[in-house]
This record gives sequence, structure tokens and C-alpha cells, in this order.
Amino acid sequence: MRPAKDFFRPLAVGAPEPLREVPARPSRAIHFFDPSNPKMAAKVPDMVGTVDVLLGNLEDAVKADRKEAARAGLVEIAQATDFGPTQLWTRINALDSPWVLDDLTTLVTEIGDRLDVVMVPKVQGAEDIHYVDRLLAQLEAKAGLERPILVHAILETARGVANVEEICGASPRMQGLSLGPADLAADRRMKTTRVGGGHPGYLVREDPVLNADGVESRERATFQQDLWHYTIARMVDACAMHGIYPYYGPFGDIADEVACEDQFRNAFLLGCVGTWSLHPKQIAIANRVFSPSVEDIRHARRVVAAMGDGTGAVMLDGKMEDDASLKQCLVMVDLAEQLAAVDPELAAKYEELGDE
Ligand SMILES: CC(=O)SCCNC(=O)CCNC(=O)[C@H](O)C(C)(C)COP(=O)(O)OP(=O)(O)OC[C@H]1O[C@@H](n2cnc3c(N)ncnc32)[C@H](O)[C@@H]1OP(=O)(O)O
Ligand SMILES: CC(=O)C(=O)O
Ligand SMILES: [Mg+2]
Repeated sequence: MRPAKDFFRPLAVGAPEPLREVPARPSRAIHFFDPSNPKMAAKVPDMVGTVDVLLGNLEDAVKADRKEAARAGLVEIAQATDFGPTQLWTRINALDSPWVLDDLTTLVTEIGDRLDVVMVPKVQGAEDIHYVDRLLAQLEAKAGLERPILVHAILETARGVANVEEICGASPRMQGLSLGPADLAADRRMKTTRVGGGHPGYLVREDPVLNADGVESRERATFQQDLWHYTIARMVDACAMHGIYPYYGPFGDIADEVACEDQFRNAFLLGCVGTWSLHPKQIAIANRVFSPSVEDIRHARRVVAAMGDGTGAVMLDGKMEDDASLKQCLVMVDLAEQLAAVDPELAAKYEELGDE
């Protein structure tokens, strides 16, 4: 680990100064597209402004013989498109692949000024982030970039999960983490073949309900559990500790919009700021779920108003509110303000609440 005095020093002469704080930019949906797929690529310009992040994916889901085309396609799209308020991210190939060096070299030197975040898959530990960190600094210096490109790690190996805290703290470039449930399930030898989401076999069952004769009177209810709860909770704590942002990841059952929404909402409630969208129809789900509801904002504003100078305890609708619950409400209010700044529809809904 670098000593504290060197942590914020550029890792190459001429590279931009690292950021002291990762900006809280709205990123409810990170929408994946394959830049080598002409149909998808053609849709990207029209998606600007409808989604917080557009991500040109170069890794898994892009065929091996399309890797160069995907990289070149992303350069072309980035150069031709005005992204306005929408961030542009990429997912590079894995660090042990034959493509990643060209991915980083090409993207940083040709479109580095447009790229906000580089997502690195299959991160195992701090050493992976250190490699990318130094290489990015060298390339940024070469390209004459004025602001640093941030790094986002996908947590998709058991070793990565075991090292989650050191990954988050490995560089001032670290922007956040996403859950990679497919690779992670394979690496852990979990027995689910689904890409994210729950599993009907992972459940708890209520105790037998017996009648007066001691015989089971009805079928016992079962409750499906969340396979990803433990990992998401670890991610959230590691990210909060380091001032960076946790995200759910892919929900592969594109047709099941209800379960997708549930999975996203669990992640939102646990502290994630966004998720991935693999298909255009998942963008609306993510935007809905990762924006605080009007009811939550109404309540949060009432608590803020009732708490005056922010200390002490008050009763509101029969419930105790105090310094701590005020902080919970401020999380919601701050998020609503950030989102309203980029989402006029949402801004209008929050605005309608007025000072009620
Ligand atoms: C485990 C992981 O690593 S997850 C991350 C990697 N995976 C991905 O990035 C997958 C990205 N998504 C996809 O590849 C596709 O959405 C698929 C394969 C899941 C489904 O694709 P399709 O069968 O074409 O879906 P569908 O027919 O509903 O698409 C409707 C339209 O939306 C387009 N579309 C589909 N997905 C996207 C997308 N992600 N971005 C932009 N446009 C898209 C299609 O090209 C199609 O266009 P058309 O109307 O002009 O023909
Ligand atoms: C997100 C991802 O890459 C995975 O689930 O494997
Ligand atoms: Mg993966």
C-alpha cells in the first residue's frame, strides 16, 4: 500500500491529479450495449438523456471474433455522440485476456476525454487495481487528459469478495463496485444457473401448524430468500467505508420484470445507488426503483422540518424521530436533489410536494 502522503500523487508525470472525493453523480442504470452490434449501436445516440450511464461493453457477451470491432465501434460512437448529462463508461476485457492492453491503450488515447469510468471485471485484489491505476496514469499523461478516469470493479470471484475492502481502498480512482452474480456463482461453485436474482430452492419453511389432535393442519408456507444478500451487504459496507458507490449488477431474466424490480429494490434498500440494465426495458425499472418515492420524500421532508436544529426527539404520526432518523431522511432528501437535477420528470414530482 502507498503511504498516505503519496496516495493522492499522480502515478505518472503529467497525469491529472487524482480526485480527493468521488462525485455523487446519478447512476441509477448503467446500460450495457455491445458496440460491435450495429442495431444496438444505432440506438445509443437516442438513449442519451434517458439513462444515467451508457456503457460500451467489450468483455463477456461480446464474441471473441468481435472484440476488435467492439473496441473500434465504441471509439466511433464516443467521437460522434454528444453525451450531455449521460455518463460514458466502458467494461474492458479481463486483465488476463489478450485484449485488455489494447482496450485501455486505444480507449484512453482516443476517447479518454469522454470516458468517465472504466469497469474492470473479475478483480481479485488490490494488485489488479494497482496495475490499472498505473497504466491509466501513463496513458492519461500520454493523451494529455485533464481529469482522471475513474475505476469500477466487478466483484465476481470468491477471492474478490474476500478482498473487498482492500479493493475499494486501492486507489483514489475507485468509483464503485458491482455484483457479478454469474461469474461469482460459478467461481464459488454455487448451484444456480441463473444470472442474478433469487432461486426457488433457497428458502426457509415455517414450523408445522398443528391442529388440536397434533396433526399438521395446513401446508407449511415457504419464503424464498435472497442468494445475494450477504455479498451485497459486504459490498455496501466496504464502499461506504471508502466513500465510493455500490451497485447491484445484471438481472438476466429479461422477461421477468416483476422479479427484476424486486431484486433491484432489495439492493436499493440495502444501500446500492444503481444497477445494470441489459435490455432497454430494464432502464425504466432501474430509474423507478433507484429514485426515492414521492411518499418517502414527503415523509423525509416532514421529519427535517419537525427536527428544527437537528437535535432532540419528537413524535410524528406516533413515531419517534431523532438525530439518527433525521440522518436517514437526509440521505433520501440529498439523493432526491441530485436526481432532480438531471431528471425533470422526477423534479416535477418532488416539486409538487411543495412545502406541505
Ligand atoms: C453476466 C454479464 O456479464 S451481464 C453483461 C453482459 N451482457 C450484456 O451486455 C447483454 C446486453 N444485452 C443483449 O445482448 C440483448 O439485450 C439480449 C441478447 C439480452 C436480447 O437481445 P434481443 O433478443 O435482440 O432483444 P429484443 O429483440 O427484445 O430487442 C429489441 C430491440 O432492442 C435492441 N436492444 C436489445 N438490447 C439492447 C441493448 N442492451 N442496448 C440497446 N439496444 C438493445 C435490439 O437490438 C432490438 O432492436 P430492433 O428493434 O432494432 O431489432
Ligand atoms: C456481471 C458479471 O459479469 C457476472 O455476473 O458475471
Ligand atoms: Mg462476469
